[in-house]
Amino acid sequence: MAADPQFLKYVDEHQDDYIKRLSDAVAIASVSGNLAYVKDVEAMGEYLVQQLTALGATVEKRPIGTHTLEGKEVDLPPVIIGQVGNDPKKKTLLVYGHYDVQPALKEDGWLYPPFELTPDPKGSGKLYGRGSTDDKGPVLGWINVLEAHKNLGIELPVNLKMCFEGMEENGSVNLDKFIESEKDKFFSGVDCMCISDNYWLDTKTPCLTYGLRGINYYEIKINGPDRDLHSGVFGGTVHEPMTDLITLMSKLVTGDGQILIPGVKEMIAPLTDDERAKFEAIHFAMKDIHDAVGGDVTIYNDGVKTLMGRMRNPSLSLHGIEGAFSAPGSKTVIPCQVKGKFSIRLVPNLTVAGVTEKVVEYVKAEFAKLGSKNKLDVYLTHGGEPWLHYSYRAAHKATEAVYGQTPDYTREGGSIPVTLDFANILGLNVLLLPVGRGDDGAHSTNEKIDTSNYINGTKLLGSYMYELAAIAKD
Ligand SMILES: C[C@H](N)C(=O)N[C@@H](Cc1c[nH]cn1)C(=O)O
Ligand SMILES: [Zn+2]
Ligand SMILES: [Zn+2]
Repeated sequence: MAADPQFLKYVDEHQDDYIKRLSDAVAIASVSGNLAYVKDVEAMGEYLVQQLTALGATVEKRPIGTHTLEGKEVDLPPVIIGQVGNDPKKKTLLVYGHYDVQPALKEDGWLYPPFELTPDPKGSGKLYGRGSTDDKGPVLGWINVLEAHKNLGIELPVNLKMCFEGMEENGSVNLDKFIESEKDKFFSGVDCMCISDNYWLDTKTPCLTYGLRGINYYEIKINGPDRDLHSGVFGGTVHEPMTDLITLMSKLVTGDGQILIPGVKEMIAPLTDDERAKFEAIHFAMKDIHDAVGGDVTIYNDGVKTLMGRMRNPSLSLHGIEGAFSAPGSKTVIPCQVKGKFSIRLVPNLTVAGVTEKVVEYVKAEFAKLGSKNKLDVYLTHGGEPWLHYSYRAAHKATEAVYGQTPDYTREGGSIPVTLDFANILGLNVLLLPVGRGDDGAHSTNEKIDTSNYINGTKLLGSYMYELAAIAKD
């Protein structure tokens, strides 16, 4: 069933209102996992409550416990749940999104202030701002859909349940417990689920995503002297935590991306012919990735190898060092405690526990070889398993209707670990329906969403509801 034409027309006619809504949301700096932004994350949750309430949804803000941030116990951002419609004759669709964002500072290299949605002055339609594509634009896409239906006086073709969290960028702490506890309450009666929290592969081909890599995030902590030291006075006399840490971090991965932790590569599920064929069918040119990263810095020159590097192989990235001197200038200090941060993207059959066992064993063994008198701790901060699924009739039709194109079927290199919690705990068929493009720069400087993706994305989400309502239940 095609979407109601009035709905599609309404979306076209209200683009400016929708952009204003995105601008208001981007202005709330809802950076999770950082004490300085706790209030902003809370404000963003409240913004969603107000928007949904005004549109007639039944909304609740649910507390999900506390966590420790920079040594202080604070409330976790609440989960916002909402519902529109409760007609037993209709299917019930659950949508999930997150209202927190990654950190962003103008001085990181942003062209414009990251928390002010800024249209490209050259008129390309790009809307720059942190969270524009990850994940405020897609979340607001659903609110736009609701607003259009309410103002047109059209009933939704499905019952809609919504679940928005504020901790996705920091491990979705306690969301699994919340899903479990609400399994037979808020989440009961859900037929299927849609998550729009990833991206097309290129800039022109819509896609449906049938797989996600998981993620294990680790810290290596080295404790040495009990205070920072003058490197002139103490250099050459003590085991330096940074030296130990850099040595250990250099032993995790090679420059061409080979993971050096024994036993990890061996866990990868063997590649089948069918799987290879799916990668070969994807519309992808090396130029797409060169444009998305801003240069030819790819490990492979081959498209299929590059796709597999992103989607079906594990990768290990070094993210940063806490406690190390990183400001401009030439401070001559020996930091007393440093924490190295890295993550491993997981693919079938790498598990959170299996990989962690190998990582911890290896890092401890390498540290022992250093003969250092410093103290080592290596631990997982959060983990999420990989996921694969393939059954998307309604979204396929909706994509063809909105974009006039057959979607690619992709796997996402990024991770949305709660996908598995929803799929496993609730036994749901989960669809990943990206809204933004491959060059949106999520997590990066100058994150953006194209106006056409935001507006067509709103149409896509709405059209998906109509197609879903029309297909027979599985
Ligand atoms: C794909 C999704 N939009 C996303 O960005 N997920 C994050 C999840 C995460 C896990 N730890 C920190 N963030 C990602 O893939 O990095
Ligand atoms: Zn996201
Ligand atoms: Zn993200």
